Amino acid sequence: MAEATKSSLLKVILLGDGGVGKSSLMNRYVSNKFDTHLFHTIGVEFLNKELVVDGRAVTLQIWDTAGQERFRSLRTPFYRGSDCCLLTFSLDDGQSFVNLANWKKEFAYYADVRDPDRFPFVVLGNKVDAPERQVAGEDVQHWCRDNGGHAYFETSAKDATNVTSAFEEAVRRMLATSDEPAHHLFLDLKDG
Ligand SMILES: Nc1nc2c(ncn2[C@@H]2O[C@H](COP(=O)(O)OP(=O)(O)OP(=O)(O)O)[C@@H](O)[C@H]2O)c(=O)[nH]1
Repeated sequence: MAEATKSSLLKVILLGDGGVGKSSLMNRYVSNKFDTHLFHTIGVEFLNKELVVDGRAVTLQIWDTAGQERFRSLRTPFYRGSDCCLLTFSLDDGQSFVNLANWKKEFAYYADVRDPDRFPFVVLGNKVDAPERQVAGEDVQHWCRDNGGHAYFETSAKDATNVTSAFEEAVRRMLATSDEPAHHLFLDLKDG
């Protein structure tokens, strides 16, 4: 009889300006689909994805939030309990990169993260396929280094570049931060 396999439930949250591609990244990763006619997210939505990283079974709960300022009060109550935060900007929108610092602050405040430099943030520069690039990779690398050593991925939800790698790195960072965070749930995937 096979032994029971335990899967950690990890909560990851996508934050960043409206239109940078958060919903598209979640849909690409979970459903391998891309839609050019997405509506702005209102509040939050989440999807689960099961995966195995370095031999560990994980159920990733991905929370996609509304980036537009007018939805702030609808999204912030969902920050608590996150194991990782994906700070997302668009490489063809310089202001969305500048705004990452505010997103990090907003997350740390509402998620009640005591030491943001030890929390696993991963930075995603999305729309790497777009021709009108406004942000240099080097500038992002510097920002990541100066702000706690975050991992950085240049992604495209459109053509799938680096999307799986980015989510898998997020899982690795979550598992490395703590083997058993206080709020983790453990799910039985199979029992025989
Ligand atoms: N070229 C290109 N376009 C993308 C990419 N990702 C998303 N888009 C487009 O950018 C627009 C906004 O994408 P969304 O995924 O809705 O952005 P969002 O960050 O979820 O926006 P909010 O819900 O308002 O916070 C859509 O038209 C997408 O098709 C990408 O990687 N490359």
